[in-house]
Amino acid sequence: MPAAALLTDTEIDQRLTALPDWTRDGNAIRRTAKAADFPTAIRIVVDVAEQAEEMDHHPDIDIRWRTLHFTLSTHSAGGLTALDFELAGRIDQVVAAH
Ligand SMILES: C[C@H](O)[C@H](O)[C@H]1CNC2=NC(N)=NC(=O)C2=N1
Repeated sequence: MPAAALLTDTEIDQRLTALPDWTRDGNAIRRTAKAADFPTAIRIVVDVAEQAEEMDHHPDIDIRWRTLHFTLSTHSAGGLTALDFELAGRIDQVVAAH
């Protein structure tokens, strides 16, 4: 995969309008998802892991019982790139499927 370019603030704002569950926090975007129960939360994490491996782009995930906190940033670029928004969309699809 080619090196991802940092997005400008304007590009980030535009992309966030298409992802209403995500908010910006400095060099990252975040969303929280509440699953029906703990096993479902873990299944979401497993499915997100599959997407992350396919993209070779990985989220930070905080698991609190049935609540998941996802934080996305492109560490190698030092900020937000198109990869983070692609992964955010995939995470939304996984969450919606559970
Ligand atoms: C070698 C491999 O491509 C890199 O370590 C990848 C893996 N996953 C990654 N995930 C994220 N979020 N940021 C990165 O910079 C990153 N780098």
